[in-house]
Amino acid sequence: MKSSRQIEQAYRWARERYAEVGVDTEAALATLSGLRVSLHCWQGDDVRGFEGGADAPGGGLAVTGAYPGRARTPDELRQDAEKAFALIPGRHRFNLHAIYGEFGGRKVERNEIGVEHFRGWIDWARRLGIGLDFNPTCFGHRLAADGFTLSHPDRSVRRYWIEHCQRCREIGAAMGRALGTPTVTNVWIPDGMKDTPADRRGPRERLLESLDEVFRKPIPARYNLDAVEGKLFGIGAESYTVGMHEFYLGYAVTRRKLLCLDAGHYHPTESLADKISSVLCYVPGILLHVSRGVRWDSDHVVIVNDDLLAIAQELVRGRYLDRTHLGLDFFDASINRVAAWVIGARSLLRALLFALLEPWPRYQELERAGDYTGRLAWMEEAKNLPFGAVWDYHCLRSGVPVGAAWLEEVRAYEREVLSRRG
Ligand SMILES: C[C@H](O)[C@H](O)[C@@H](O)C(=O)CO
Ligand SMILES: [Mn+2]
Repeated sequence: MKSSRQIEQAYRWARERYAEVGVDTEAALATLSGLRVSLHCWQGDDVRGFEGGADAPGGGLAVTGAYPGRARTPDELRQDAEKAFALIPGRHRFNLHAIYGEFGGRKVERNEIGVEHFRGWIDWARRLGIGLDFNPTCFGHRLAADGFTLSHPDRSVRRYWIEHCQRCREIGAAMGRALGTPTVTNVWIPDGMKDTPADRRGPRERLLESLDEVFRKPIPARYNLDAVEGKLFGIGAESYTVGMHEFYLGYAVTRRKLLCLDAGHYHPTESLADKISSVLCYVPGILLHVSRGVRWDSDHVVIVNDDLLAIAQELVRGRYLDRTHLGLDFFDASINRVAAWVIGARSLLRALLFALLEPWPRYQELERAGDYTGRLAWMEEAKNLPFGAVWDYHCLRSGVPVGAAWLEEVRAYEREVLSRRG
């Protein structure tokens, strides 16, 4: 293992090397330190929540694996998240689903939840000095069992889910107000059909109407920001997804909402990165659900691969970081769940640092001059710059383990805490 002195020495050399190509490593680290990644609660317990009841999340979501030690209570989930936060450089956020309220063992209908069920989460976030994000849970419920919620043909079922989403916005606003940082409340619904529908129009028009009802009440942006998330398909909704990308793109553009782009929600050959500069011509901002689909929307843990680097590069080269809310979205129950958070968050931050450290203004100059040979040559040579030394230094300076040293901490936590869970 490298000593602090060696890490600092390597950084000083890397800083000079980057300066030679016009990159200010201190400026890149300052930008990185200001970024917040929203850690999704549902990685900690396989999307089960605390309502009691269902084992599988429903809504076409599938969690595979049986790794021991999942969080079973809000306190366990908070404890696990704190462990993860301690191993990730920077100050981040936590993203809750509505089913993670503290209901005191009582059956609370989703259209009756309120901020009182999230007081424990707000107090915890305040103690940690972090913000919270929020999501209605429109799946894993008797009134979602036939595959429709906000677009349901039955008005009373639609009303139930409208009320649920309205309450979620209020809860999001209360969180944002209490914590002094706006909550992003993201609406995703599973509505769709396994086989070819006879009527594609009806459900979409009903969804549009329901969403307008959900968002009818104005809420100040300093407390709550609304986001909408589309999807290509889900299990059981292979032939038709009511809230597909085009539907929500139009909705976000016309209603000035954040558009949530989930990296697992497109055809595998489509590039999410390429969508960023397109949609940001029209929508005020985006929420990114950083995920990793393997052959389908499999929600694998995020790693630094070409897709992730391309997303980070687009955010940096397009100067979009201030219009982007960063969130993770995956659920892997086949590995240690705390490690999954740490790997995903560190990978996203590493990709962003890589992008921040590229001499991209030079690429853009070469491109403007029509020198595509030079652009390609520089893009390739930049891959050899001493990025790792800067990342290690960032971890050291942020007070988190350098390199794989964090894994030892997770293993100790597994021995002392997770393995004792029944
Ligand atoms: C559990 C989340 O709401 C969910 O992952 C959603 O964001 C999604 O991506 C559904 O496929
Ligand atoms: Mn998502």
